[in-house]
Amino acid sequence: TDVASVTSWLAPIIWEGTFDATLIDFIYKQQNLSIATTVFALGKYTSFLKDFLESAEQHFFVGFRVHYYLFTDLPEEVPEVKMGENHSLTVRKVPSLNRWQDISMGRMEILEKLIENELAKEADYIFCLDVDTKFYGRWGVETLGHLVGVIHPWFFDAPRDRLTYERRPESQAYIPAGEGDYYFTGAAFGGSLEDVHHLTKTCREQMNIDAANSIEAIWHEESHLNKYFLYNKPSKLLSPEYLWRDINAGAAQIKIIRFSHVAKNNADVRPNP
Ligand SMILES: CC(=O)N[C@H]1[C@@H](OP(=O)(O)OP(=O)(O)OC[C@H]2O[C@@H](n3ccc(=O)[nH]c3=O)[C@H](O)[C@@H]2O)O[C@H](CO)[C@H](O)[C@@H]1O
Ligand SMILES: [Mn+2]
Repeated sequence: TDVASVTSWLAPIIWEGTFDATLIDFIYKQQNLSIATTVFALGKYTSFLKDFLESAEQHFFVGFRVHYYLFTDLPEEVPEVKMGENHSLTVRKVPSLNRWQDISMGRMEILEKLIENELAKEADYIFCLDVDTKFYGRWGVETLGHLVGVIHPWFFDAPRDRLTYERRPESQAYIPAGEGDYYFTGAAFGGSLEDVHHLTKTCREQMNIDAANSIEAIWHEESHLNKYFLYNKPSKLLSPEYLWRDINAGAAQIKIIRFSHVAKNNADVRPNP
């Protein structure tokens, strides 16, 4: 009774206690699904890879087919991490960029092209994750759906007027006051290839229009993602258990931390302020 487990448009919100892991594993096992998972590590963010990959191998779709696509400008710095059964990793070199905002936003176009050009016969679902993170608990088939958003850990219990949507009408990410349901994180989202292709393509196009108009949304691609989710409702929401703010921070509603941002000093790791 302390959290909602369904949205006003009847999409489930996944919390501990809303699913039976043994039962859904059994059901999904018979489908032989493959999950593409993307992660970007440019510049000093390669230092997050070891913990990210090692912890993912302990908790992320264990026993199911997972193919990680890792995009980096420094392939030589990718650590050797032993992959579990049916898990594999492909490293792709991408150009370095001078602004962290461009790295973060640029992910949308790279994902759009990856899905378009390569994944059709390769995967059934895709998840796109930040690298400055670590897994601490199960992330499994309970998260699969056509279009999946994760509620931002800073705003899950905030009133609507506190959600940090883009408020300037000049931006394509604009959401008027009084609108919006949830505030979603840009650090984790996923779904079917078709739905995530449409999401990444739309966000990329909207960001291009903004760039042509010399405006950058307040929270970059995350603002565009929130605009997208307002008009293309996610079919499933993941609670902040699936992206917490820091393993050391607590909240009464959070019974288990499955995946969390790690504490980082932005000035140490980003190429620009
Ligand atoms: C707590 C907070 O305020 N979070 C916001 C901040 O997230 P973050 O502080 O989590 O952004 P971030 O620095 O993790 O960047 C996003 C991702 O881009 C990649 N990357 C970024 C920089 C770099 O030099 N190399 C690299 O590989 C990497 O995969 C990283 O995980 O910014 C995002 C993008 O606007 C969102 O708005 C988040 O809500
Ligand atoms: Mn991050």
